[in-house]
Amino acid sequence: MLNVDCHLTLPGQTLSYQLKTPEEITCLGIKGDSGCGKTTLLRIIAGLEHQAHGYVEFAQQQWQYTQQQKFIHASERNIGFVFQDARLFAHLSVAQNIQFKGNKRALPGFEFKRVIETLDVGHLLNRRPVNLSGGEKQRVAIARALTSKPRYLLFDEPLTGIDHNHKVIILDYLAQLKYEYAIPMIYVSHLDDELKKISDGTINLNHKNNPFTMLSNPNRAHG
Ligand SMILES: Nc1ncnc2c1ncn2[C@@H]1O[C@H](COP(=O)(O)OP(=O)(O)OP(=O)(O)O)[C@@H](O)[C@H]1O
Repeated sequence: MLNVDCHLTLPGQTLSYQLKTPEEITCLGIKGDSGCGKTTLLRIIAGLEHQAHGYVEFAQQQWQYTQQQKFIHASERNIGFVFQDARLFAHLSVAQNIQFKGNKRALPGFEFKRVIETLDVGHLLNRRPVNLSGGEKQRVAIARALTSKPRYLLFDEPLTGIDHNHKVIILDYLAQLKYEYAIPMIYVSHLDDELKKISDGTINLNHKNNPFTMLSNPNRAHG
């Protein structure tokens, strides 16, 4: 599912990743201590870290191979990315943020109406991000990622700041997308109950030599 052998030199430190996980994983969970490099790994996979050197393959797509001067641009990777902080466009309304890519014909499971209802953002469509709470912003960010016709999804602690009731509904929906449409996903969280619900296996980035652990998942029977 994920095959990464690369490093990135940042001011004061070098982050190195050597990870290989089984192909049959549809949703890979990632956890690890704060600052261990989870967000940076997602950014490398998404093609947002141009200084990263090495090899990156995700869901059988070879996206980077520095030795062969191969680097697929972020915009060609068809990834829906939900960042830890929503990163909405401040000058656009919620509706414009969600429809930013102007997609008319959504993929099955990702229909605009369904996404809007499930994320419960219909009543927010005319507002600007400055007039949203943190949890509302995050729900809009998830809606935007899901309606962008993604072939792959990367989630970086996407439910941060979202209240319990919405969390349960959103996690159910994401799990359903995974089971019904087999969308390859990576889900970063420090919460085991979220990872159990959504992931087929989890990497602990702190454990360099034993990175992959299967978590029991009560919903696997649907898969
Ligand atoms: N642009 C940058 N310049 C310099 N250092 C950076 C940059 N981005 C990240 N880092 C450093 O790289 C390391 C990994 O950061 P990263 O954000 O990937 O960690 P994380 O595991 O996602 O943390 P958290 O769980 O707190 O979000 C940290 O030490 C961080 O300070």
